[in-house]
Amino acid sequence: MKGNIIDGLYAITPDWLDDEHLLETVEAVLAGGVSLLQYRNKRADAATRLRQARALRALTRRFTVPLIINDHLDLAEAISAEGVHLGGNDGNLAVARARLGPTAIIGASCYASIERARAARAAGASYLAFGAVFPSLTKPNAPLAPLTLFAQAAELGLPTVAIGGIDADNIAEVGAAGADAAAVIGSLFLESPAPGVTAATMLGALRAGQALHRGE
Ligand SMILES: Cc1ncc(COP(=O)(O)OP(=O)(O)O)c(N)n1
Ligand SMILES: Cc1ncsc1CCOP(=O)(O)O
Ligand SMILES: [Mg+2]
Repeated sequence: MKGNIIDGLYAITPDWLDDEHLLETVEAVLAGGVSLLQYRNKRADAATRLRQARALRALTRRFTVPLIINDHLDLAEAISAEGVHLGGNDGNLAVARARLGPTAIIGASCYASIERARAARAAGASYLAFGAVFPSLTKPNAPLAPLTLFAQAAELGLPTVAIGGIDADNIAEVGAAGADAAAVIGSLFLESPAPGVTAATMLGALRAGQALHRGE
């Protein structure tokens, strides 16, 4: 059965090393209506990751928003994050489930593969992420995944997340295709002059697309 925790706008942090700027901007997008936050920082060393993740943990608790750690199961465990997101080369989903427990949010990258999604579900994933659904400036080499995957993934019964190149102009398409959540880095954190306002606008457009998907 689908849960409703994985639903709405899923903000993913950029590779920022300035803690103050990171926390200020994350606070703005949380206030703008983000439902999930992923801490992803490919540039930070382990000490920076621990410090930033701890600070984000305090902030997300204030907003009662789940914090998901990208790639690093040990870090998720160390700071008692709500979950972890693992891609194809980031470790075993079943091990993450065993270590974080039955209520943890375990996200799985499925790229453009329903077979991968099926295997992720069997290994204990909480949600299935597909992408890049549009070309991404943040990850330009990410292979593209068609939006038609969301209709196919519906039969798996787990919440779905779209990622890659999602912005205020195309996020309604993501909702209309049947995705439960839209994961966003660049259009929220790197390209917007007002990330909190952009978050609220994007959430509204996602909801409009999802209403179309439901035939409303
Ligand atoms: C919600 C969500 N979906 C997909 C990814 C990508 O994970 P991965 O393929 O491991 O790539 P990196 O993010 O680690 O570069 C994600 N992080 N979040
Ligand atoms: C991590 C990741 N995986 C596929 S695309 C992508 C980057 C998403 O960032 P943006 O929202 O800026 O395209
Ligand atoms: Mg990864």
